[in-house]
Amino acid sequence: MDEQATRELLVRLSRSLFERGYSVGSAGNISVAVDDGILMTPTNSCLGFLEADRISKLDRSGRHISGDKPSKEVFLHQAFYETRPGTGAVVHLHSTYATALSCLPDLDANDCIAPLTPYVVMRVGQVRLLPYVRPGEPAMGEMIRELQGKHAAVLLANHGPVVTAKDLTTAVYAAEELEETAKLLVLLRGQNPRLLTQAQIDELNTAFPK
Ligand SMILES: O=C(O)[C@@H](O)C(=O)COP(=O)(O)O
Ligand SMILES: [Zn+2]
Repeated sequence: MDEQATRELLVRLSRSLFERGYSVGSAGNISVAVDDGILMTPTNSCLGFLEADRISKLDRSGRHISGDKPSKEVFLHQAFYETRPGTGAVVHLHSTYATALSCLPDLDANDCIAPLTPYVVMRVGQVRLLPYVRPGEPAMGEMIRELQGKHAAVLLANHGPVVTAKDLTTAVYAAEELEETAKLLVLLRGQNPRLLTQAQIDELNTAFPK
């Protein structure tokens, strides 16, 4: 896909997320890799009203080269591209149920979106909870680097989810799946739901490698 088509896809998918309530106001940010760098939503922009020719462009080292000023979460996005080879897009949202979970005190930090269904295992995988840091802090990038590329998705405590994938459409679908699973987990809280077993998870990961 050429850069112009990628810009237009970013506008369309971002608008779709906004219109279905996955983001509100100017919350969230999305980036996508192109041949010579990374396209990123501008800081303080609304995902519902992006303009293709104003999208920020960074070079591979994270330097702003064109378009509006990029999201303050450059460090976070950059850390995923650098540590997970094959990452083609990064989606950060403040989607309601995932963010609600991110505020709870008793989450399993190693596996904070429990494996309720096959699809969340296939699309998202094991999600690590990262401690709260102020949005835009370089420390967030350092925490993601410390994961050494082992997780495609993380949940930022008291903030929201970040999901990566090989391309933009796949990353958006995965972010939606993470949110739907978070919703199920909130609905099922206190009811001791049956989770997929490790053997079932291993079988899925073999049959449907990410
Ligand atoms: O929560 C925040 O402030 C950021 O993580 C965010 O979601 C929006 O920031 P910008 O992308 O800089 O608008
Ligand atoms: Zn945010």
